[in-house]
Amino acid sequence: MEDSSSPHAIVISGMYEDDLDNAEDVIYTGQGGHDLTGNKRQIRDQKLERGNLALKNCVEQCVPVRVVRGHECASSYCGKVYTYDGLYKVVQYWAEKGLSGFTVFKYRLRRLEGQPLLTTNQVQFSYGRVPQSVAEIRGLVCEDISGGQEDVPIPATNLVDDPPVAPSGYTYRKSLQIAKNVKLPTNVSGCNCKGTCVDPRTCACAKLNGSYFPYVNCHGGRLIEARAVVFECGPGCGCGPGCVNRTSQRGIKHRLEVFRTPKKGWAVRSWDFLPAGAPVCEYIGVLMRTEDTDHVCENNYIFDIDCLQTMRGLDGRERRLGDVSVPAINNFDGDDQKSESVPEFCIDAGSTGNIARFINHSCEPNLFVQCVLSSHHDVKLARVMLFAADNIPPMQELTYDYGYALDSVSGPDGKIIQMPCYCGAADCRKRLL
Ligand SMILES: C[S@@+](CC[C@H](N)C(=O)[O-])C[C@H]1O[C@@H](n2cnc3c(N)ncnc32)[C@H](O)[C@@H]1O
Repeated sequence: MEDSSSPHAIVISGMYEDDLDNAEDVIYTGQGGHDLTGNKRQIRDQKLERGNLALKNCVEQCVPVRVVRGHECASSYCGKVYTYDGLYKVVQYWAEKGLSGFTVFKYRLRRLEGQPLLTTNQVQFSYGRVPQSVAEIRGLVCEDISGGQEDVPIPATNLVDDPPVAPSGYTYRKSLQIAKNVKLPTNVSGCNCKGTCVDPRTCACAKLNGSYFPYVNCHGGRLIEARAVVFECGPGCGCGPGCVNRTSQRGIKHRLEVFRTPKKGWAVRSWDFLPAGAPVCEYIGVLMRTEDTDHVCENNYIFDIDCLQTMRGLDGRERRLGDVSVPAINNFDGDDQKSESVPEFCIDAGSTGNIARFINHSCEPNLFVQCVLSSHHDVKLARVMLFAADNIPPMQELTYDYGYALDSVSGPDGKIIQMPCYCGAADCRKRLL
């Protein structure tokens, strides 16, 4: 047993030679007399005081204790990762001579019924699987699909096909290509701040966000909450590139990998832990008029720029739409009916695009789409950013909700196209289209 500061919480982490941990039933050794710095063995008798006395009182007063388990984890800074495993009743206690011949207090703990299933023996760590160098990458088919364009190389792996193939049929591009018949609005004048914007009451861009900055300046910037649209500082602003209100403009900063899946084609995961709100990437391709994409039914890489739709498709976010302050700006009126119509512009990543084109759909996604405006304020031409919706452990597939309306796409023969969804989520709606 490790020392516990609270009498009602104990930590089991295999440090005491006399412990016996059978998950639901535990024989737990009291504290004290343990060689913490040396060979971790019992070197003195324990006394019925402090935590030991508290646990005895738990038996007599029928007070359950919280049990936390420590799991060995080489990549954790302390060598352990801890899980909370629920409430246990302290059924019995006694004193006996332990394995090293010293008196130890023993407590029999039994997990209380009616709690969520105990999954402690299924704990596993993905950190160990993260390759530390190119040489360690299994199934490597391309060292960097961006060909050096991104700050961080993006390897592609394929452990599915035989022979393994690399992603092909497109050209990697890290910034939007604008179709000839699309004219971007002129740049807005922006804020007058210098260096980095700090005062949301005076920064003109922060004012558009309701007089606050949408990002916090931590780990390279994190979005505080999803909004209908985020106003960032842009080319017309007085602040510099380090301004927190330019967080989505810094390109890919995490170690991402494109990997082959058995049923969904290519997919994307991160070798780095992604904290909730971290920017992952922008959706890059050709910015074009939707009416020019008549080949839509064969093109799986088209992203319609529709800020309201991106809000609606995401778990629970539509409910927050009412709370989102949307300033009066060009072409944005929050009108439901208007957003039902086909958006005027889209991003086609079919023939040219960045890593976003490989990110799959999930009915329980860990990323969300955020429309961002920086150089102009026309929401129909907003930039499309993907942010982490949760704290995402390394090596977990990154996904967002495509938000497709079922039965909305028909093929050249007029027949509705249906596509199965293989996201594997518990509440999967089973169809992508
Ligand atoms: C934008 S692409 C994503 C990358 C794609 N997997 C690839 O190999 O290039 C969209 C296409 O991926 C596939 N896809 C994405 N999410 C899927 C899912 N949850 N279930 C089945 N297929 C999926 C579908 O073929 C879809 O049309």
